[in-house]
Amino acid sequence: MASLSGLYSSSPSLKPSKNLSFKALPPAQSRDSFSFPHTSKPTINLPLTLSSARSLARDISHSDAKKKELVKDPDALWKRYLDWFYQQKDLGLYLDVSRVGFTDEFVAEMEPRFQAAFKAMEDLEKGSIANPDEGRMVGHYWLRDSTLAPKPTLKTLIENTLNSICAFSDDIISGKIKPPTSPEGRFTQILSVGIGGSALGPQFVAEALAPDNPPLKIRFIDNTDPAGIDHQVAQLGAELATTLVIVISKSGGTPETRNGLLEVQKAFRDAGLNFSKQGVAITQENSLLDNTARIEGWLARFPMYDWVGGRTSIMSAVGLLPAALQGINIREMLTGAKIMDEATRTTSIKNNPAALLAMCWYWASDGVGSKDMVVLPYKDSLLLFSRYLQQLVMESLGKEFDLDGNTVNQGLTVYGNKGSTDQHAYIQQLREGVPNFFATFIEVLRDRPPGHDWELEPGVTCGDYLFGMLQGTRSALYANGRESISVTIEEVTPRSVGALIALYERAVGLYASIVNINAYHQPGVEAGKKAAAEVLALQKRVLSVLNEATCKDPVEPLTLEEIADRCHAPEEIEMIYKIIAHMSANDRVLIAEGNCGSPRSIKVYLGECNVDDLYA
Ligand SMILES: O=P(O)(O)OC[C@H]1O[C@H](O)[C@H](O)[C@@H](O)[C@@H]1O
Repeated sequence: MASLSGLYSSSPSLKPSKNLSFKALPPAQSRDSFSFPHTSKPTINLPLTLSSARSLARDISHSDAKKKELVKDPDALWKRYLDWFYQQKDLGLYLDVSRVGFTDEFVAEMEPRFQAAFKAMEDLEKGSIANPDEGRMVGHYWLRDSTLAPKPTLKTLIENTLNSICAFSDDIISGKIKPPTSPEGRFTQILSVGIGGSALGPQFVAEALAPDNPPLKIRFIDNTDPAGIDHQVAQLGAELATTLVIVISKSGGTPETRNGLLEVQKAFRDAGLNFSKQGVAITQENSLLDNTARIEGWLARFPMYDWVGGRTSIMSAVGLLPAALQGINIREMLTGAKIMDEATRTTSIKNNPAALLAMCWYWASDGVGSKDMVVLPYKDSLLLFSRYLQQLVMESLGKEFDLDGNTVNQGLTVYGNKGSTDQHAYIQQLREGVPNFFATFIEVLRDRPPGHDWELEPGVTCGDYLFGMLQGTRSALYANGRESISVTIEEVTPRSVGALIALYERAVGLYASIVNINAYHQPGVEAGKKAAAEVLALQKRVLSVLNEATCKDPVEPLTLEEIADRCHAPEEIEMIYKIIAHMSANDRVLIAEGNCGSPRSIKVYLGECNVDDLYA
C-alpha cells in the first residue's frame, strides 16, 4: 500500500473558502535629414474587401518573383539603405528596413490597404468602437495625450489619475506615507501581483529603466505557482513589513492574481502584519478586486479603464505607478510615446515608422505569419522587450477569424532574448538552419553613461564588441538570405522606451487593419481558462465521491473507473488519474493502494471521512 498523505484536513483551500476576497469572474468576454519622395496621392479602396487575408496576402507577396532576390551589390544596397532610412530626430530613433526585400511594386500594391488602415486608426483615436466584439473603444493613445480623448470627462479622468499617481508615489518615496509598523521608516519594496498585461509592461519597464538603487525595489508575482510565490515572499523576509503590495488586474477577477493576493495576504497574517495598510489595487471601478480593496480599506486604489486593453495598459496606472515608485520619470515615458504617436499618424508609409514595420512584417511573413519575428535587443536592460512584445503582437494578431467572419488563423510569432548572448545559443540555426524567421535588431548607440568608458584593448571598448556583434550578425544573416529590420535608439531612457512601446503598439494596430482582423480582443484565451475551471470543478467532484466512499464502514477504496462513473464523467478518467496523482504528490490526505505509476491498479480513498462535507 502506498500511503499518500494530505487532503481535507491539510488542504482547506480545496473547500470553498469563506476568506476569499474575490472570485474568478465567469468568462466574458519628422522625419528630417534626408529628403524622401512622397508617395503619390493614394487610391483609397474602402471598405477593404479581402476575400481572405490569407489568399490576398499570397497574391501580393508570393507572386513577386523578386522576393528571394535580396539586393547584394554594395552600391545598390547603400542606395537602398539611404532611400528607406527613417529617423525621428526628437526621439533619436532610427529605423532601417533596407535588409527586408520588399519591392517598389509591393509597396505600391500595399498603398490602398495602408490608407484604409490609417483611416481606421484615425477613427479609433476619435473614439470609434474599434473593438467590435466587445463593443469597446480603444483609447490607449489618449493616455499620453489626454486632449485626444473623445469626451471631456475622460480627459479629466486621465489627468487626475496621472496626478494622483505622481502625488502618491512622491508621498511613498519621501516617507510621508509610512509603513504601519515602521513609523520612523519608509516603504522599501514593491511586490507587484498581476499577470499578462498586468505584469509584462511593468516588468519590461522595471528591467529597462529602474535605477541601480531605486527608492523602492520591485518584485513580481505573475503566476499561481506556489513555489514561485513562496520564493518572492521569502526573498522579502523581514522587509515584508515595508513592502507595498500592488495588485493589478484590469478585470479584477483573474484567478492567478486572486491566488497571488490570497497567498500574500496569508504571508502578512503569518507575519502579524495588517495587509490592508500596505495594499494598493489597480483595477476597473467596481470590479471584485476594487470592491475588496474598498471594503477592506486598502491604502490606495487606482483606476483601469474599459477602453484600455491589458496588453496596451503600460501607460495607464498599470505601468506608471510601479515605474514612478522606482523613481522612473513617467512623464518622459508619456512624452516619448506621444511624440511617436504623432510620428506614426503620418499617412505616408515611407515617413511612418509603424507603417514601415507593419509593411515589413507583411512582406516577410506573407501577411499570414509564415515567418517568425525574432527580436534581438543588443542591450541587457531591454531583455524583456521581446517578452513584452510577445503578448502585444501575438495576443493582438493571433486570430482565427477576420472581421468579416472568414477563417484566417492569423498571427505573427515573436521570440528572442538579447544579443550578443543569443549568438551563443540559437543564432547558428538562424544563420544556417530553417529560414522560417526574420530578425529585428534593437540597437542602442550609447554604450554606458558618459565618463565611464575605457578601452579594453587599443582603440576598442567593450561596447564596440557589442556593436560589432550586432553588425556582424546582421551582415551574416543577410548574406545567407535572412531578412532583418534594425531599430536604433540613442539611449535607453524613459523617453525612448515610451517611444518604442508606442511604435510597436501602432505597428500592431496597422498590421491588424491590413489583414482585416480585430487586434483588441482575445477570444481564444477564454477556452483555456474555461477548461481550467472545469478541471477544478471535476477535482471537487472527485473529492466528494472519495469522501462518500471513505465514510462507509468499512471504507470502500475506489478504482479510477469507479470514481469516474460516480462522478458521472467516464470520459474524464484520464483527468481523474492526473488529479489524483497531483494531489498524491502534494501530501493531501489521500490513500492510494497499488502502484501510482500503473493507473489500472490504483484504489483510492481518503485518510479521513469528513461527515460535514458528506451532507454539504
Ligand atoms: O488584468 P487582468 O484582467 O487580470 O488580465 C490579465 C490578462 O488576462 C488574460 O489572459 C488576457 O488575455 C490578457 O490580455 C490580460 O492581460
